[in-house]
Amino acid sequence: MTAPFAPAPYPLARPRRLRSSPWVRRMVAETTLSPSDLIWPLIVHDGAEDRVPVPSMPGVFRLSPKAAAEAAKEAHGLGIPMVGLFPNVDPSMKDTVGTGATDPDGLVPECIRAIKDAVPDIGVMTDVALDCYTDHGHDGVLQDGRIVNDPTLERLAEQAFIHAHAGANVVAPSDMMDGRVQAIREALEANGFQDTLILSYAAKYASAFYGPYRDAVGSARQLSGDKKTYQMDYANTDEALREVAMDIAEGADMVMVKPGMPYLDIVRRVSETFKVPTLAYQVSGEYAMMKASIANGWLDEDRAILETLHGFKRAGCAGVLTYFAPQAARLLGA
Ligand SMILES: NCc1[nH]cc(CCC(=O)O)c1CC(=O)O
Ligand SMILES: [Mg+2]
Repeated sequence: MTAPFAPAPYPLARPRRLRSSPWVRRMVAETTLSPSDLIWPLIVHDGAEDRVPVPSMPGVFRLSPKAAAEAAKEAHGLGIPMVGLFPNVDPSMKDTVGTGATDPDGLVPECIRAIKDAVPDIGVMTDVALDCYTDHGHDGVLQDGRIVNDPTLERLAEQAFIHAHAGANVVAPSDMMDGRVQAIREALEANGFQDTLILSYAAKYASAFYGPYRDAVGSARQLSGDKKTYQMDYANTDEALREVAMDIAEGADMVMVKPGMPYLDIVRRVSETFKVPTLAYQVSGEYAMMKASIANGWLDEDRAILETLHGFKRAGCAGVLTYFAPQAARLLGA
């Protein structure tokens, strides 16, 4: 005997109908991923060789300015709109105030010029911070064991000006000093660079996932202590919204959340709250973690790359900085 309230023997609503073939899945997809969403971070160096492998980041190389220009050409051909520059300079060039950061003939200005000569139409972004140039590996000026905020601002403003002057389109302060967006914006305005974009690493967390990068740029050896007095505590979310609000008020055009995959909740809240282009950085440790699994045959490389990058779009990103950029662009049919 049937129960008085027996359910129908079939479901009336079947979400699986919308997944039943590739064409319908494609038609109803809520988000898309394309090469236009990708920014390729390039590690550059002042060494003699054109390409030196980074051991903790298989597939990533330290590039000479010439090789960086070739990489930018490749990126442009793949439809990648922008590359970022991250310098590894000879340790003998490093000092406590990061003098090398403001050398107009330094490695980064040289790379900017080489790229702009070779591929005028690609966006060039630079990292504004002192850590690659200081003998203590911190992003700011060190005095009596403390990273001092305001004296660092002048250094950063000068560094950003030098990058803009060399032809950078986007300057991206990654140091997390208070007030640096305003200091940079004022320096740019005062020197005729009102069209230079500022991409602020607004919500940058003190993270274990920067480890391989610090090997790549050669700041790991130097770094004394941690960066917790300036980078954010990963327990916090509301604080990220306050940081972003300040940077927008100070003149940032775009904001970044960093690291990426463990922080997509922050991306979601930032992009929904502020409606400004929100980028995220799939950082070196995320890359290394995936590459190690891939090398062991534990993850399917192509599928894992596209799935993680699509996750950034779903969370609300306008773009993603990723060492997988050229590979992903090829997978996307570029
Ligand atoms: N100015 C520092 C900077 N800019 C980009 C990264 C990390 C990028 C990565 O891990 O891929 C870092 C590291 C840090 O803050 O120690
Ligand atoms: Mg801030």
